[in-house]
Amino acid sequence: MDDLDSEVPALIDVSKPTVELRRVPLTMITGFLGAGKSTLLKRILTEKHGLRIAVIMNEFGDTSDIELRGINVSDTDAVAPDALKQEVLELSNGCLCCSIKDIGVAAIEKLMQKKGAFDHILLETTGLADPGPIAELFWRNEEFSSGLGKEIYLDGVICVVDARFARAQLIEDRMLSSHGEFSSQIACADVIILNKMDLVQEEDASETESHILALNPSVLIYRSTRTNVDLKNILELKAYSSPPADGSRSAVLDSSHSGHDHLHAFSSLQLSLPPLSSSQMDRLDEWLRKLLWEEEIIGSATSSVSTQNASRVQPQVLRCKGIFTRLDEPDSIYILQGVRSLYEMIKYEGQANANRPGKLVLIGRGLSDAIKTDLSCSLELDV
Ligand SMILES: Nc1nc2c(ncn2[C@@H]2O[C@H](COP(=O)(O)OP(=O)(O)OP(=O)(O)O)[C@@H](O)[C@H]2O)c(=O)[nH]1
Repeated sequence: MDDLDSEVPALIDVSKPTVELRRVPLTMITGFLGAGKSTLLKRILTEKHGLRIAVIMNEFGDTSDIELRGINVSDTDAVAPDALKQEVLELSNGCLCCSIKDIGVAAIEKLMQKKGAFDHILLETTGLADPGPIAELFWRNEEFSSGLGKEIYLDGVICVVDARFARAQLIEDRMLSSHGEFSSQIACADVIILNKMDLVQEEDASETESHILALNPSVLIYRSTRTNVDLKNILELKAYSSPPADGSRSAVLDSSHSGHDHLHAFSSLQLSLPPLSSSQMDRLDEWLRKLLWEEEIIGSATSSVSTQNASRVQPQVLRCKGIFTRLDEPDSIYILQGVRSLYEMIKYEGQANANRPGKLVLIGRGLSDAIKTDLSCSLELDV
C-alpha cells in the first residue's frame, strides 16, 4: 500500500493491559456519501440521552441548521490558520459540536483544552475517506503514547451503510483495479449501522449483511432507520482492547471468500489455532512481523487464481485481530489488535482459558489460503 509507513514501527511493551481510566474514548464515524452520518450526528447533538459527547466534524454541514436556542459559538480562533480554526458549539443537551477543516491530531488537541466538558469524542470523517490512516493516528505508537495518547484512546470505528445501495457499491468496488473507499470503510469498521432499512426488503438486507461479513467477519451489524440505534451499541466498545467478536455467524465466509474472483478486492481470512507453545508464540510474532511489515509474498493469490500477473499481488493486511492461548499459561489469553502495519499483543491474566482454541482474523487484499498454509508451516501445525 502506497501510504504504508516505510519505517518499521517499534513493538511496544504491552505485557499489561493498559489502564483506560480517565482517558476519553474516541469513536470514528465513517460511511459512504449519503449513508446517514449527518443524520446520526444530528440525532446525537439534539436528543436527550444524558451523555456528554463532543462531536468533531470536517465542517458544519447538515447539522449547522440545528435550531437550538442559546447556542453559543465559542473558541473561534481568529489567528489560527484556516485549517486549524475550530468552532465549538455548546449544546443544551450537554454535547459539544466542533467544526474543523482538517481532522487530525491538532483538532483533538484543541478540543482537549475543554477537557472535563465531555466524556466521549465522536469524529466524523468525510464520505470518501479511507479510515485506515486516520485510525492509525490514534494507534498507540510511541509518539501518540507520549502525547495525546495520555488523554484519549481509540474506542472503535463505526461505519454507517446505506442498506439500499451498499450491495451495488460493493460490487462496483470489486471491479476497481485498486480497492474502493467503501470496501475500506467496511473492512476497518468495528460496528456497522445498516441504515435506511425502511427502503429495503428483509432478504435484501440479509444479502447485504452477508457481503459485509464476507469482507469483515468480526464486525457487529445493527440495522436502523434514520440511524436509530441504541448509542450503547456504538459507544464504549473498547474495540481495540477486546477480542474479535465470535465469528460463528460468519463461518460461511471463512476461507471460501478468500479465493475471490478479483485479486484486488478486499477479503478476509479467519484461521483457527490450537493453544500454542511458547516457541510457537514467538514464531507467531515473527510471522506477523513478516506479514505486516515486510509485506513479503507469504500468500500471494497465485495459488487460487492462475493469471499471468497474479504473482505481482502481495497480501496487504488492513486490519487484524486475534485471540490466542498458550499451553504453558492456562490462566492467560493474548489478544492481538492491529491496523495496517501497527499491531500489539496484549496479555490478559486471570482468564481461565481451559486451553480453548485461538483464532486469527485478517482483513485485506490478496489474502489466500496460501497464508494459512504459510502460518501452519511456520508454527508446525497440521493444516
Ligand atoms: N428513507 C430514509 N432516508 C434516510 C435515512 N437516514 C437518512 N436518510 C436521508 O438520507 C439522506 C442522506 O443522509 P445524511 O445523514 O445527510 O448522509 P451523510 O452520510 O451524512 O451524507 P454525506 O454528508 O453526503 O456523506 C438525507 O436526506 C437523510 O434524510 C433512513 O433511514 N431512511
